[in-house]
Amino acid sequence: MVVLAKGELEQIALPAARPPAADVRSVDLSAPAGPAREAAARALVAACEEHGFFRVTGHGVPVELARAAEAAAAGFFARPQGEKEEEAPTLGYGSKSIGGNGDLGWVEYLLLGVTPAGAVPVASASSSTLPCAAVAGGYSSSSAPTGPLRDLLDEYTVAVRRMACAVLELMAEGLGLGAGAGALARLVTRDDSDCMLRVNHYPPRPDQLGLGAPNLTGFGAHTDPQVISVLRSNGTSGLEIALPGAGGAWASVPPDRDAFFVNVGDTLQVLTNGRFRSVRHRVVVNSERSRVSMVFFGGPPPGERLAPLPQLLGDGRRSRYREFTWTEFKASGCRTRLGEDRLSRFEIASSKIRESLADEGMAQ
Ligand SMILES: C=C1C[C@]23C[C@@]1(O)CC[C@H]2[C@@]12CC[C@H](O)[C@@](C)(C(=O)O1)[C@H]2[C@@H]3C(=O)O
Ligand SMILES: O=C(O)CCC(=O)C(=O)O
Ligand SMILES: [Fe+2]
Repeated sequence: MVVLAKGELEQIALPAARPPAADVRSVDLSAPAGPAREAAARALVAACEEHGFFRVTGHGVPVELARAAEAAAAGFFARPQGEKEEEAPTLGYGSKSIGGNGDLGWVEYLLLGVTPAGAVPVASASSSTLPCAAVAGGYSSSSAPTGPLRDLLDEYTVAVRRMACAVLELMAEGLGLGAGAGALARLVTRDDSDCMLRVNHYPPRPDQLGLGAPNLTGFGAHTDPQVISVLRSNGTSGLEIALPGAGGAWASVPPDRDAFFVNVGDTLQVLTNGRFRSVRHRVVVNSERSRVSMVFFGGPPPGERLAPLPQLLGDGRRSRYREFTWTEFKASGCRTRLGEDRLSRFEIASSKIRESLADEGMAQ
């Protein structure tokens, strides 16, 4: 990967302190119907309420498939920089720059839209704004990458999307959604659902930094905008989650090559009227080993109207969020820096306050 300029290093340097290990709950997706499945559904709901994050075992995704896709991606990242950059339009290759608003990390990645035809790049050639370009441009299958890497990523995506649906079905059971139980999974399985696959490669901290150098941000603190994200890694540490409570102290996620990790996204926080927590997370670069992660983002169709599910409004029957479409949320999110709170402008309380400030001529 390209070396860091001094200003870039200053932006991504982190204090050397290592956080404690997170107590991550596990959910067994293969629990048989009956008391074991009910217990798994309860554990899932508790994890989404507490951390917005959990580990999935019994997931049904063949380990060999995940490892083969990961090895093919690692092979791609090992290629010369020029060759990788040539693949920006076909594989959504990007390095160091995350999104289009100046965020940097010690990371290179592939970012692909998921369509019924498989994983395809987004119409725009600009890799740093790929998911945001999808708002305007849609996905292009004409420049779809071909070859073994693309085939493995496609196969992997199909398996992980199936697993994401199984997670959402178990979640719906745990939430007692009854007749509406299929609604959550349907959001990410329609032909036009806005799902993505991201493969991240975090090389070890570069030698140029020398001994006693600061830690480096691989992927800065953020929440994922979608419904859920399903992540696996090659077993190298680095992922950290913010713990609930004031201050949001960081805790590191013990790596597990054979399990998957699920993040509650902003959209699921809205659908549950804030009962589930969209987890803030980040990646800190490991100083010795490369980390490779593959993340499936399950997002809704563009025109989907998003608001708390009526069954989850709670006793007051008051929604904490105004209704919006996924297109609207994504367009607004694409204008934000990575670490910003993208939901605040959709919260009813804060927009009411803004309205009254505006009425009084005090708005900024
Ligand atoms: C700074 C940004 C990068 C991001 C789009 C955004 O404007 C804000 C959300 C970011 C994020 C985080 C989760 C996923 O990695 C991602 C693909 C997504 O959907 O939202 C990224 C976006 C990106 O890398 O472009
Ligand atoms: O690479 C990881 O482990 C996490 C990456 C991430 O949070 C993201 O791609 O949104
Ligand atoms: Fe993320």
